[in-house]
Amino acid sequence: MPTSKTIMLQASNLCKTYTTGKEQYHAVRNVDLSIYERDFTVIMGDSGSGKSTLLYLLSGLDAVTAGEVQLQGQQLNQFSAKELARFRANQIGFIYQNSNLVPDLTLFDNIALPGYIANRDKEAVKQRAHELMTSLYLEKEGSRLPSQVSGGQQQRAAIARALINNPDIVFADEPTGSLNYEQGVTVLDILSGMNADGQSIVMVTHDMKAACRGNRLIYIRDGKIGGTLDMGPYAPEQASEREAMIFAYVTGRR
Ligand SMILES: Nc1ncnc2c1ncn2[C@@H]1O[C@H](COP(=O)(O)OP(=O)(O)OP(=O)(O)O)[C@@H](O)[C@H]1O
Repeated sequence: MPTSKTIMLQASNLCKTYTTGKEQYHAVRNVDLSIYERDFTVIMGDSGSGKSTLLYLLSGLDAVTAGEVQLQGQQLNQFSAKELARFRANQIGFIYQNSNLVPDLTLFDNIALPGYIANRDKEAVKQRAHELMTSLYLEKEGSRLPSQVSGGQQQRAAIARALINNPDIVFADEPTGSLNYEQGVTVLDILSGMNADGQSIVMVTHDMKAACRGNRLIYIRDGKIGGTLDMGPYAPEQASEREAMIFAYVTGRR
């Protein structure tokens, strides 16, 4: 592991057990991992291997059964619910597969909402929302409802919402999973651009083309780390070689 990288997030002995009636399912099992600043980390693994569960634990969206997550030196499971909500609002952005926008708020208000929730200065939030809408090609869509724009525009609004408070880290759960090819490429280009500007990103994906954008891959198998692969920076002209490398790595780990 390169020593020059700074650890941003550290998970230790992370476990998540789901209980349904008398049945228990160990979805995440004793995971230790580090996420580094400015990395674009990709999490891959077969369906049901525990990728989304792991992402929810790392981002504080779901509570661990055992173990701990430290983000920027702060232990998430020592926070009260209120403290965790505040910490998440300020430090963490999350992009869902299906955008998860509030249906009866305009795109502009959806994007600005986490800024208001974090009690930031209203004028500063509005200005940041306008800047993000411009950089994500949404400047004409601000007054529309989510139902009045395309899936790609909804997802770009969800990215803007995730960025409104300048989070330290952005988590994305299959952010291109419900988009067509073109919309997916636009979203990946945006994520690559954010990362090139220094944004730390952790993304779960099934898609080899999406995985190519990362510089580090974590492979999950049966709720455990099945391997990690340092891929180096993404270069569009080497995308097909990288895709082949990821495919070979993932299939070899199954
Ligand atoms: N709320 C829940 N209650 C019970 N079991 C759950 C719950 N959420 C997830 N699971 C189970 O935990 C395992 C891991 O689920 P998870 O969604 O994390 O997998 P995944 O790798 O993200 O899958 P996919 O790629 O299909 O989205 C699966 O077997 C799933 O059925």
